[in-house]
Amino acid sequence: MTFLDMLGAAERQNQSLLCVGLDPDPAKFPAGLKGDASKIYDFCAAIVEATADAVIAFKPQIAYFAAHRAEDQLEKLMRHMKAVAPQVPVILDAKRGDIGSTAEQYAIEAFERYGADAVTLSPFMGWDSVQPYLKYEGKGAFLLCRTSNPGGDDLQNQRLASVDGQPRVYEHIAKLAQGPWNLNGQLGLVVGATYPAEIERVRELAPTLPLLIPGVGAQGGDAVATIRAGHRAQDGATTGPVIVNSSRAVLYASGGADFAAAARAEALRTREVLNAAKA
Ligand SMILES: O=c1ccn([C@@H]2O[C@H](COP(=O)(O)O)[C@@H](O)[C@H]2O)c(=O)[nH]1
Repeated sequence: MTFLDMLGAAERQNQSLLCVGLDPDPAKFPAGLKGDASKIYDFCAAIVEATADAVIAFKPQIAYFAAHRAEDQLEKLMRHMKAVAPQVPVILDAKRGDIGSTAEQYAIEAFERYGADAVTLSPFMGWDSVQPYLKYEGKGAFLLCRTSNPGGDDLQNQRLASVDGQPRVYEHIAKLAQGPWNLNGQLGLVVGATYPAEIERVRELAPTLPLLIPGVGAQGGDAVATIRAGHRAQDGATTGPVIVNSSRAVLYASGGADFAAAARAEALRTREVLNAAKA
């Protein structure tokens, strides 16, 4: 089953466009786990179990594990997600981007070491930095296109004078991903929920690609505007899915012993908002 097949199946089974982001920060853990980096796996496993039937995907962010020397806990968590939620694809948020020979090692890390179904990549270094990931048949790769942070403007919103029609950088990335770069048919784009007008533009340029959209919840992105801009009624293979990520708002919905139940309640609430906004 390809990453896109998995996404479609999870969306149908869980009736969800919500991706729960796994950004474990021990300083924010509930009492009993607080400050203890050895509990990263336990915390994330509880969130996964509480939300597995409510999501289209999970997105662990690798920095939150590496910063605490917790890569072994991430490996264990990846195995756990496959055991308790085999229907839910896992997107490893690593934002890798390097020359081809190094990218090959990062691809091994994402797909062989961690067993991710998809990975996030920076396209800044160009085609040869993306190509190694596409050799993995059926695996997904999301290119940063129009990111949710204010600094995304600095490069992504600049115009490319050298290309006909002077598109902005993010528009050029969207065209490349929809067209010549999409060799394995599993490319997608990252577009921030904090910029709905740009989501709409990217959807126009990349009608069939999956869009990974972070920025609702803690970053204040508008969930309804996000869906209106990026979601199109299903039209066979011609319409790309949207995957709306929320991390901190779900993970830290409660600082108490009820943290997993509170995370589930927040995930269900967000799922409803997203579903209600569909055309
Ligand atoms: O443009 C981007 C790309 C990636 N992210 C990542 O998504 C989550 C967002 O977390 P919240 O707590 O829901 O704000 C985080 O892992 C980022 O690294 C993004 O925010 N924007």
